[in-house]
Amino acid sequence: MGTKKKLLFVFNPFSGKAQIKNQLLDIVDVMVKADYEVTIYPTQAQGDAIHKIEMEAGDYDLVVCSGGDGTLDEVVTGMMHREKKVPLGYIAAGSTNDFATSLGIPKNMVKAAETAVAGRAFPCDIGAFNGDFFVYVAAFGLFTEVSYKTSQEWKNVLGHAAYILEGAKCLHDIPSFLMQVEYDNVRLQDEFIYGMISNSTSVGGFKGMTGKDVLLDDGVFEVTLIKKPKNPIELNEIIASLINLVDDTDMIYSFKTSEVRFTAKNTIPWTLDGEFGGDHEEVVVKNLCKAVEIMVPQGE
Ligand SMILES: Nc1ncnc2c1ncn2[C@@H]1O[C@H](COP(=O)(O)OP(=O)(O)OP(=O)(O)O)[C@@H](O)[C@H]1O
Repeated sequence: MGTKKKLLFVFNPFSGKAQIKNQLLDIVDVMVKADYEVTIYPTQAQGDAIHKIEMEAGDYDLVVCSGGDGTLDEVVTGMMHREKKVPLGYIAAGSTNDFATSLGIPKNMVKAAETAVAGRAFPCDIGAFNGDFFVYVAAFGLFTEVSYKTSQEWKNVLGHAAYILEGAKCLHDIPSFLMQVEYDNVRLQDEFIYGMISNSTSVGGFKGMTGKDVLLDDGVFEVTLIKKPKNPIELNEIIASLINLVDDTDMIYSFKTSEVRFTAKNTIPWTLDGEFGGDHEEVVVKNLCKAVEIMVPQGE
């Protein structure tokens, strides 16, 4: 009768066109066959997963979550609120699966469930953002004007940035933010239309963000900052380098760092993992190296 391993399965029933509905039985079956006693919890509201994980994860050997970026963000945030962390499996169900792809987690939900129960625990870097947390991307500008929920657009963030810039009829249509940015021994001041701090191979594929350079457990983030174009030539230069994914313009800063501070005169809206992250005058982002263990396929 030995005591069985316990698994908490938290999922957003509405993520990605509610695709979990057709897969739930098979997913739970995989978990049970792996000898887990499974507790199933469909999230009941926004923010629910944070609380659930923070309060109850300690009662389990493994937490598995399913949903989009928003759900993963909430589950990781809840885990970060805990002293004792529990390994986390992720079954992506949203419209964008940048992060799951970065980790090599299968797109197929049942295969992802197999990875969750039989994979390898990978200690992954997590972002601290003022008092909050993010899993793979914090950003300001461009997107903050559009709905946070049209996550399709996060599929190719920089491609979408190019699209928005092309749609701007004149330079004044593009909101820009005067900011001081400090990292390592560098301090720069400039006017930016977009900024992104990321820990993922497929948010950018751009500049210093090439596949082989990006490691999710190296203690540093990739930072990309796009300067405000002062004339149509500069605008075209930015668009061209976003579309071609080449590092051939001084209109874009890109660097790696474990800590960066942004200071602005006015509050600026940010997004964390594609969800609204609040308005901030000052933002300090720190890389919390290997803070949460995420289950990835053996051999990844
Ligand atoms: N029962 C619920 N009712 C309303 N909102 C919920 C519920 N459960 C979770 N949410 C919220 O829905 C938001 C979106 O969730 P999630 O990111 O999982 O799905 P998605 O938007 O379909 O995915 P993606 O953004 O990757 O396309 C999250 O902020 C989450 O907190």
